[in-house]
Amino acid sequence: MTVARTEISDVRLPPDARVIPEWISPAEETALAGYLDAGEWSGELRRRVRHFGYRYDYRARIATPQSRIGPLPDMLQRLGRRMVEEGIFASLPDQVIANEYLPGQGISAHVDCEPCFGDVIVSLSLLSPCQMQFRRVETGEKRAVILRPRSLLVLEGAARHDWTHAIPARRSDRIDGVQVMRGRRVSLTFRTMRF
Ligand SMILES: O=C(O)CCC(=O)C(=O)O
Ligand SMILES: [Fe+2]
Repeated sequence: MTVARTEISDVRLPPDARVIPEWISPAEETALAGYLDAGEWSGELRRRVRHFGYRYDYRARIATPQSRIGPLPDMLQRLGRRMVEEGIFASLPDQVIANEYLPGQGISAHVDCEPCFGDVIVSLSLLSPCQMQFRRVETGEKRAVILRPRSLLVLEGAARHDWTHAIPARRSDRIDGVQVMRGRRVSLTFRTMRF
């Protein structure tokens, strides 16, 4: 018996995921990237990261009350408040990770820690586009979408719990039928701690 390979069909999100384009202005994007670059990026992974609110332990794959760093910086707090005002989060996000992806870098397939983080995961994209791939754990079904700068990706329900998400570690993506070289991308992922 031959098993049909599931093809990635572009511009398709898993159920319970949505993208809000141009959620911030280009000026806000520049200010956020400037703020992140003015602080210290951590080199603990292949890609650089910055943690806010609570530190996430990549080896143990958890964030705990003991890992508290402090309140979110004002700039991130303001964005979190806006997400609550817009009904994206029911309560203020209190944990944020900034990820930096240079061309060739990605993030392997994962479901964000279920015991640690609440039911809504939001990723704000800055600077340059890249593809995100989704895979339904139960069936292997694949979907993919291009995350554009200044857009917000909201994962909840099935998209948050039943599908993995990943960014392939490569140097270009096919966008609107054209192969586009990647630039530096920075993302900010907002979460609520589950305790
Ligand atoms: O870079 C992104 O948009 C996603 C980051 C992510 O999946 C995570 O931090 O858990
Ligand atoms: Fe994630």
